[in-house]
Amino acid sequence: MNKNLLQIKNLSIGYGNKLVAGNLSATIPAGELICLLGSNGTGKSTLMRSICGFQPILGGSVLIDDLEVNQLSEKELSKRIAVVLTDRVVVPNASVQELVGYGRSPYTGMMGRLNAADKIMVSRAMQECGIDHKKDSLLSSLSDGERQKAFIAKALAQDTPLIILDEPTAFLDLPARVEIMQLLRDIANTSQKSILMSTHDLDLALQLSDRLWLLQNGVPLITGSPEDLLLQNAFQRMFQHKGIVFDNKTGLFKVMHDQHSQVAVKGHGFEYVLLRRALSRKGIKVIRANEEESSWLEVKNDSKEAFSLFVDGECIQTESSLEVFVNQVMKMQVYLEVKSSCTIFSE
Ligand SMILES: Nc1ncnc2c1ncn2[C@@H]1O[C@H](COP(=O)(O)OP(=O)(O)OP(=O)(O)O)[C@@H](O)[C@H]1O
Repeated sequence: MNKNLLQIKNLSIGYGNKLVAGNLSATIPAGELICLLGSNGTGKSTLMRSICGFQPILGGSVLIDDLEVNQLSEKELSKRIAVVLTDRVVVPNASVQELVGYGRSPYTGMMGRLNAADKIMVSRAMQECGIDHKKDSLLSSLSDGERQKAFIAKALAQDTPLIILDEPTAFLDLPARVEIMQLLRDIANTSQKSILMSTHDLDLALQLSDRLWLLQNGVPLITGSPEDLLLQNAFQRMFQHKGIVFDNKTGLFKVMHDQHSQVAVKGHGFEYVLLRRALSRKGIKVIRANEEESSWLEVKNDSKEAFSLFVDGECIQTESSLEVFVNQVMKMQVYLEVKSSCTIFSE
């Protein structure tokens, strides 16, 4: 039985009289990676700060180990929750090792001196995060990805059952985002620590997290496994926005294009899909060519010059470059005008 480490009950968050979100209830069991998703301004950072006890809550409760967070002293809290927030003051003149050492401060005395056991934990945390080779480097000299690893190592050295991170993958390129998410995934798997992180990387969250929290304006917090939320069509509703649709089957967003004309195409396969996508971007809808068609585009998957243009039954052009081909089609105006414009979604 997986005991809940953290519980939020009917929580309201905000600033003074300003309610940012209310009616929030959720639990965090041990050893899970949980991603908090939501559009800009829905209150993800506010929620994380409220859970950490960094700002007063407006109503409800936050319990860690069955204890009210706002009843715990700073020291008691720092032994239970390690926090990596984007707006925390950075210490540019500290080395990686010094920063990770600060993670031990809830356990060290007034002077903050690390004993042998602390030093082993610092060293192990840096190794686990793959940042030990930079231990003597100043934080100011690190890349964004390395700095993020150093802060995660600090949180690890703090040795808390819960780690909270606000957008740890912001500003990172795709490989670094994947690396950080996998690192957090491994920490949750191997150390049984729970991790709550906010992110806008829906695709990675769907693949790597155990559970998602979806925060939306004026709606109770939705929580569940990625698969259950896909089954419930939760993302479609969450990201309902003009011009965007979420495809449940692929986990990808599709962008809406206005279509003003159409063209008949013969063929199939990957080349066909790419041709349809390139034409769609130019406002041309692809329809399947039937036998009576006099002018059409054709895709031959096994040919080097895969794209052909037929006018009045005759092939007048073949091309290997899709870009050149589409530009040619645009110039030839062989596509048929559609009477009323329509919209379709990209693939
Ligand atoms: N210190 C503050 N005082 C008053 N209102 C604030 C304060 N900080 C944030 N807000 C407001 O609270 C709301 C939620 O902000 P928050 O930063 O929590 O959203 P978010 O979901 O984390 O956004 P993003 O995805 O853009 O980071 C916003 O309307 C914001 O303007």
